[in-house]
Amino acid sequence: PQMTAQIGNFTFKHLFLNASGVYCRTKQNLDDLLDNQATGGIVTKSATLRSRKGNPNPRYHSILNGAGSINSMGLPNYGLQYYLDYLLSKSFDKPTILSVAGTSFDENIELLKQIQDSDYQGMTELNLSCPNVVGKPQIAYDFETTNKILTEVFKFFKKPIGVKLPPYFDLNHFDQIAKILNQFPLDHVNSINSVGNGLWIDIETESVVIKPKKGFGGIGGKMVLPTGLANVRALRERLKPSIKMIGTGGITSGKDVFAYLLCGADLVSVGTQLGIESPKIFNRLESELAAIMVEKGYTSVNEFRGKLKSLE
Ligand SMILES: C=Cc1c(C(=O)O)[nH]c(=O)[nH]c1=O
Repeated sequence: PQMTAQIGNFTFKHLFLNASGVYCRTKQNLDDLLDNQATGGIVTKSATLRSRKGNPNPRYHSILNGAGSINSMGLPNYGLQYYLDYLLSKSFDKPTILSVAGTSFDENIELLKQIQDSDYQGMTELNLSCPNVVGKPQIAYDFETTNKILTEVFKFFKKPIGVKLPPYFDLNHFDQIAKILNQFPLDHVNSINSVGNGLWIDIETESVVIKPKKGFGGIGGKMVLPTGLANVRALRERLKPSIKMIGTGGITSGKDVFAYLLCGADLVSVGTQLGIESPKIFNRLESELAAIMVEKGYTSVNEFRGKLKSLE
């Protein structure tokens, strides 16, 4: 069955990406992703202008035998130039997405100016949803600032760009963010980022399990699947068709991928479970999705993408 997608001028021959931040901080990670046959494209760890060590360890913890994860990495990355060097070091047979996350308005603008002025011709993703930079709010929960940043960006940025959003939980917030995003020539929206500022407790030690932020961190994995599905569905219904959707959050099986496609996702990205299973998870997800499609008599994802039924 045909399981491909198109974002702007980029054709994805497979539907699976890594979620930014997972399995993508080093050039080796990115090569490992590329080498996997079922990988549709690669996404870099969100880059800042200069390399960052990130928050102190322990800053990641698996929850309930892998049913979830909590992280407060603190944006550790090797800096924009490292990822630009990698992306300009060779030609790629799959689309690449360079993720950036400035810790200030000015840094976001400077990051994108450097990408605009570089020879990089791939896709860019502006991460507006990092929950773990101590003292910094998640930008995309501030609608006015989001509007201001995107207005400034599109004055000079002419290359393909999308945004990574945090989960929203209020229908009015879906209306508000969609109204803002629809004003801009965005190639894609990637939803969701981790569910910010969860807390996990070890009953034995009567303690939190990660060091930064007194144990508060972004939640990922299977337990955020209902939130991810809702955000993709709500945004798909509200965003103009030219803005494509990458569905992220809690994917562990072909059924989850099928559900995201029903909600309107063009592509999907996998975080927590990729960290557990490594890139070979994409082969498993692809064969599970293919089996579901065959069983249902679908020959292409286009036959059911976005066609989730309501009960009315
Ligand atoms: C870019 C920082 C992020 C981080 C982080 O580096 O702490 N963790 C997340 O779950 N999402 C992010 O967007």
